[in-house]
Amino acid sequence: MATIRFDNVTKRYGDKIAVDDVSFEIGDNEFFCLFGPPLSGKSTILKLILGLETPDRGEILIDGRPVTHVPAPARNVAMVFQNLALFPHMTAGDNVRFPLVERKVAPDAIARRVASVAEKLHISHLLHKLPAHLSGGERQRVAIARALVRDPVAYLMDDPISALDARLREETRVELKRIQRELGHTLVYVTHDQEEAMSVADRMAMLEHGAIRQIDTPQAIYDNPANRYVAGLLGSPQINMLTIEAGPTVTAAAGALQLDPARIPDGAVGIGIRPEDLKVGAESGAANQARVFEVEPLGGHTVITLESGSIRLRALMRGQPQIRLDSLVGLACDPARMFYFDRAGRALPKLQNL
Ligand SMILES: Nc1ncnc2c1ncn2[C@@H]1O[C@H](COP(=O)(O)OP(=O)(O)OP(=O)(O)O)[C@@H](O)[C@H]1O
Repeated sequence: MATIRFDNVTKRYGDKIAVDDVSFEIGDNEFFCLFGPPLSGKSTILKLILGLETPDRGEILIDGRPVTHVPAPARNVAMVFQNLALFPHMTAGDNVRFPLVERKVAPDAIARRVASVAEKLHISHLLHKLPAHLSGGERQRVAIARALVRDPVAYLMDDPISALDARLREETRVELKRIQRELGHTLVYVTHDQEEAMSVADRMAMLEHGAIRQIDTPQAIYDNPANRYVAGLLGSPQINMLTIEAGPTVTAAAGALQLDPARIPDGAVGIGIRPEDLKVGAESGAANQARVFEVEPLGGHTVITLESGSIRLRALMRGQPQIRLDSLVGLACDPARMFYFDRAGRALPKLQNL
């Protein structure tokens, strides 16, 4: 259990900046997610915490103690790679024991630690069984127990469940979140899956080119992205981005929506509309019209792709609305639900805050 702090940490490889003047503090027992596209610096940050890399500038502190030049073993931070799968020929108990046996921990210490973790994860009664005799959920708890059996100050996980199939991934992330809360350990988690990041993280850091663009709770980032880049990282389907065109009579967002100029913040050149906020109306002769390009029914909701002039927009609707391909429909969006961005891509205050 520990806090982890970066003060203005920079790490270069040759002339490439992998981590760019990064500062953050991860709280004790926090589930903290690093999120960003490939090569944005996530793994390098994990390596810096672990002590496998040394920063060129800045300081790293664990529990308030500077560790920038402390070697990896002395930091007692555990790394869990993509290995939440069990050895099929070993019992659940042997699987959980394995990381400690590998580290040549004394047998009585192993027994104590395995018993304690097994009790916390409610798997004590399963330890004598082979993985083939466990249910899917039980197997995941055993696999997580094996990942957590060491007793480090913090765990780092690099995309630990990406190799699992979609259904198992969903189940496992629920288990992981619950177990992390019950065990109360600091967990730094890397994932490429935005839904996974949003579902597990207490807070998340949004990375671009090695720099942190925003840190907050997933909901706060979704509701109030600091900039255009971050707005585009979260949400599926992705947020609709439109440019504002100020004409002599109307102000429009890329020709798709007519806007009331009085309600656009000064300096706004772009608008973001989440698909769930774009309302698709009945076929209409109204000004805000678009053609239905594609309809994707997904069970509980439907994704509608619309074409307006040269741009495509996506709307997310509940259920299975009766919308015909190629028909003309009306578009609407509550101005208070729109995001406005300036020329540099920074978010401007939302309408209700003006
Ligand atoms: N050992 C290395 N030598 C040279 N360049 C490196 C090394 N490790 C990382 N980099 C560079 O640093 C940048 C950040 O890489 P990093 O692996 O941290 O990104 P990432 O977000 O973890 O990527 P991914 O999602 O693909 O794992 C990249 O430009 C990468 O090419």
